Amino acid sequence: MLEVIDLKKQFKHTKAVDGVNLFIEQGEIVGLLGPNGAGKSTTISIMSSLTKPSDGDVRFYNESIIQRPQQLREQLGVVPQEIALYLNLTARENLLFFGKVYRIDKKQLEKKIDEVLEIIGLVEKQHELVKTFSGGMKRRLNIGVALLHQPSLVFMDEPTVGIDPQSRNYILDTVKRLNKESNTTILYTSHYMEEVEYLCDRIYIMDQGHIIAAGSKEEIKNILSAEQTFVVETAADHDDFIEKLEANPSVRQLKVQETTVTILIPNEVEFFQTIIQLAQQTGTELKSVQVQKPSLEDVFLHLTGRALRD
Ligand SMILES: Nc1ncnc2c1ncn2[C@@H]1O[C@H](COP(=O)(O)OP(=O)(O)OP(=O)(O)O)[C@@H](O)[C@H]1O
Repeated sequence: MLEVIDLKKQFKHTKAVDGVNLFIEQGEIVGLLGPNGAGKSTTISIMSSLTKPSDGDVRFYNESIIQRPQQLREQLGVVPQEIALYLNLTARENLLFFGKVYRIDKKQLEKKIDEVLEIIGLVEKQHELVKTFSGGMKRRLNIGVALLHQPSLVFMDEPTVGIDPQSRNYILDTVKRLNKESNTTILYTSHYMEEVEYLCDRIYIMDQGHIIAAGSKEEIKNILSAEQTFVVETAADHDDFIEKLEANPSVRQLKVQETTVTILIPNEVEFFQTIIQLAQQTGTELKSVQVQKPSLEDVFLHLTGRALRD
């Protein structure tokens, strides 16, 4: 659907985007994850034809957005990071205003506004002034504005910044519903690992203008390690259980801390059953067995040597 080819953007002394390649398939929710200043907003701004790149191309169904912005823009929706609403108008009046800006036919517009209000959960508040809205409600309306002209691809630039956890969850679920029910393709940027992990099929991690990792959640986590970590908690010390674990050829590393045993096992090995069997053989009572997967946060730390929220 959309392909970004060797995209570059230089602002005076800053290489904001430095050779970015990515693609988005129809129907996906793709995550673009990176710390502040990574180049996410600049990339979105170029993809939506609002900023010209220094080099490279963005192709939407094989047509250049850079060369033909007018024709392709109407199929794209942008939810900007900054809230762009009229505070002294009601929610419905805002949608009417932006609908007119998009030149949506008057009759169609009223119907479309009803649909959008439903999607963003503001039907009941539609006649209230936006200045009385909470941060989360403003963010939802900000998303609604981008959906009015029924774009097939929507770029969302950190749409949950600065809102409470409950509103945040509402927005995440709205994004999921929009994708499932209206088959809208979404590029979602965030510096919150857990949002991207919850929403996205595929993820690009960006830092200092570069894509530093790309793939499905699992693929990205596998960058970190070809191993899985089992954490086994026993009711009491059990030397014979530990000895049997140590003797097992699949065990790469084993660490004992009081009644907790941490074991590293190659990813491809199904080890859960083995732990249960060895416990039974040695009369060991197990309190819990957990598989610890590396988090995307760990991957970012591994790739850059810095925490994501630096
Ligand atoms: N108009 C501009 N002029 C000069 N430098 C800019 C401009 N826009 C962005 N930059 C710089 O480019 C780099 C990337 O910024 P960008 O806003 O794309 O990052 P981001 O990942 O979206 O971060 P944030 O989450 O803070 O928005 C930063 O160093 C920023 O200061």
